Amino acid sequence: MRIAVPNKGRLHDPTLSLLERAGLHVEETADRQLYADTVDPDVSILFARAADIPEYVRDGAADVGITGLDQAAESGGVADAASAAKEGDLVDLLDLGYGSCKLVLAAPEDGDISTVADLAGGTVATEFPAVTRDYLAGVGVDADVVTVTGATELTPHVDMADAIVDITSTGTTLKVNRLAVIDDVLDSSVRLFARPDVVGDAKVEQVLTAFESVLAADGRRYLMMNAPKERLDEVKDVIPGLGGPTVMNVEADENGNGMVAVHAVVEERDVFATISELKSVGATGILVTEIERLVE
Ligand SMILES: Nc1ncnc2c1ncn2[C@@H]1O[C@H](COP(=O)(O)OP(=O)(O)OP(=O)(O)O)[C@@H](O)[C@H]1O
Ligand SMILES: O=P(O)(O)OC[C@H]1O[C@H](OP(=O)(O)OP(=O)(O)O)[C@H](O)[C@@H]1O
Ligand SMILES: [Mg+2]
Repeated sequence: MRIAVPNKGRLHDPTLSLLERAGLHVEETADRQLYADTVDPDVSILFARAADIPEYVRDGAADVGITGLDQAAESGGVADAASAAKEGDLVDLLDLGYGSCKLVLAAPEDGDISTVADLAGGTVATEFPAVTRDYLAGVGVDADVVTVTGATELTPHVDMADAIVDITSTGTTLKVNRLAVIDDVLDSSVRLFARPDVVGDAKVEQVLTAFESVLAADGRRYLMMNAPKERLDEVKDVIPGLGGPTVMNVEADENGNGMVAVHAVVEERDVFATISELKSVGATGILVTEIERLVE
């Protein structure tokens, strides 16, 4: 199986970290190399531009791909994992949680365009012409779409366009270019995409599970402690564990009192409060560790 991965840009490093954490170590390669092997002999990597990845997956050059939803939507249809995919669709298998941004319609702050309806008969510049045409058709506004390949924010100020559809995340670029958001067009983040014909394949499922296990481990910690046996119920009440804690008998303490070792997965945000509560019910030797992966 081949996974298409961004070869450069902001999505490259987080994607390689995700593969690493998922246990799919990518073998060292020289910069810009097209292909790489992973520790799994059945999984290889194809490096491509984020914008080209959807096409590589549709065409079969790769089986699954990791890129922004904005790029997948621009290249054609996207179906979510639960709904039936049409011929040529990509299936959005998993939200990987990074690369969050929005495609928005924006126009000069003190210009004539303050609603999408004001754009009728006007021009919109964008790097996302297909998404923009779909959006305009959806809101029933007839406007021309001009495709640019960068510096989209400049076009309204040089009379190339009345408005733009572009990526925003912090909003800084729009502000610097004196553009105001008129409407949201698409919420995007990085996803794992597959062709419909490979969904359910054993290897694809294995990779999906590995990525899910990384996401499940994020924001959680593993707690280990010793506790007096007779206070176990109190300890259990304190731990908001995942399906209840694991309890093991350990040797009695120096006074002959029965002790148990208790292990549990807890939300990171609960760790601080949980530790004081655990101490107050007699827990000792409390350890908090990170979790690499968690298969639920
Ligand atoms: N400012 C941003 N914040 C969050 N995600 C973004 C932002 N800009 C782009 N993205 C996401 O990253 C994807 C890739 O962006 P892009 O193709 O512009 O590459 P890049 O990382 O900016 O590198 P380069 O432009 O140098 O090729 C976009 O399709 C989008 O999903
Ligand atoms: O809302 P903000 O946080 O300002 O982010 C939005 C900007 O980020 C992206 O540009 P990028 O930095 O990738 O530069 P690029 O145009 O060279 O791709 C995008 O094209 C916007 O211009
Ligand atoms: Mg960019």
